Amino acid sequence: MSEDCNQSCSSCSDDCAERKEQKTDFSNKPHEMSNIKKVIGIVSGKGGVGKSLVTSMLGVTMNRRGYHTAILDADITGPSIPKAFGIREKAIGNEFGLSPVKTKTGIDIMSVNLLLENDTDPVIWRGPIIAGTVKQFWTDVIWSDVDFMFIDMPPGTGDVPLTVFQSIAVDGIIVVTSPQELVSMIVSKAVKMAEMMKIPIIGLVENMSYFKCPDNGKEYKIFGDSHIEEIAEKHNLKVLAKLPIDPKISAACDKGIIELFDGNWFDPVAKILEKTEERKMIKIAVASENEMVTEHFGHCVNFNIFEVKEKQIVKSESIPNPGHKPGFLPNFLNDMDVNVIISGGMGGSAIDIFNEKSIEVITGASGNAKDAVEAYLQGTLKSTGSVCHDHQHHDECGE
Ligand SMILES: Nc1ncnc2c1ncn2[C@@H]1O[C@H](COP(=O)(O)OP(=O)(O)OP(=O)(O)O)[C@@H](O)[C@H]1O
Repeated sequence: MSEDCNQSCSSCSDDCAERKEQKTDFSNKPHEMSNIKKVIGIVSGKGGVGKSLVTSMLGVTMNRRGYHTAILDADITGPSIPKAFGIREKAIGNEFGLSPVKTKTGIDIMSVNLLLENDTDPVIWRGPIIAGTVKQFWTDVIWSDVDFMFIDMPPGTGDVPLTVFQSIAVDGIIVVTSPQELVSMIVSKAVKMAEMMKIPIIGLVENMSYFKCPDNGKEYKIFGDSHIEEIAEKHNLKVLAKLPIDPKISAACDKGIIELFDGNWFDPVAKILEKTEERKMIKIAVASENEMVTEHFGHCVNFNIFEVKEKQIVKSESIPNPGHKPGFLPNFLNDMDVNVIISGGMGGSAIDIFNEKSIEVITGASGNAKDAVEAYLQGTLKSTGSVCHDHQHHDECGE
């Protein structure tokens, strides 16, 4: 069970043993030559809020982190994924099935626009045909060795997305909203739909959240103040990301170069997705004095780094503390892709930086570093939340 367990299985994506609600047993199996580890559906309450953009950027983010990523464009009547990636070629098939088209950086894509002779032809199909096409994208396309598949769902929470959810085994959904929508109602509808389908909601992404003026660096709320945090809290959901309105982003979509977007808005989402990936390797750093957990994070002698797969330590190494300047160590450990940090004490500022980066912090640990990691993996090492503000280090344990 996750430490943050709120007993609401419908809004949690952990596949823990205590799960009360079982996922729906989907009858459609993917193509027998497909191998897909995680499927994430991206939904929105209505069209035009940036669902396709968020799907594309999530795909790019996970691909950049070394995962083999795929995008299934289920937005049949408004397919915008191939354009954002600058794909002009058509998908080809053989006697076994259809193959997705690869983007320049290796993301596998399937979209109705890759099958239509003329991609400006409108698709004026009725709901059952649309849902049937999406089902075929699942059953007839060969998705080889995919770590993360993102599905750009048909807009809304009506019949079409519901039918799609019934035909594809989705592991979790991300809801995209924008501040000017009737966010509260839309999130409620998405939560209801997810509950009906027994699919966990991973969290909310607010698109067009603000505009950052390039001249003075100030953030302007073009669509008024956001209420996303309160709404998320009401439904026990996480706000995963807030994406600004950025002309560079829309230009990248229009030019077909979304793979070149510059920004780290989706890194916290990526970390959450990585945590839910069953065979994911996690990295735990223990602030140490040789083999023992140190009292003082910033002044530790070395970090014992443990790589863990399926709750087993598969690799360990010790790296010397590179030194501490304000803000340096949390960024250093983040760059090493550390997911959890264990220490005796830590300064409040370091804890804040780790929290911002979605790195779990365990303080109050002591004894042998490896034993502390084993205890963490058994779920018996709990953080005391101990913040270091005493002694000669002042807030330096912060780093
Ligand atoms: N944060 C943003 N900054 C700049 N442009 C954006 C942003 N979000 C979306 N856009 C632009 O708005 C347009 C609509 O976005 P997108 O196609 O992703 O919406 P959608 O929700 O998928 O729409 P539909 O449901 O109708 O397919 C696109 O041209 C996109 O480039």
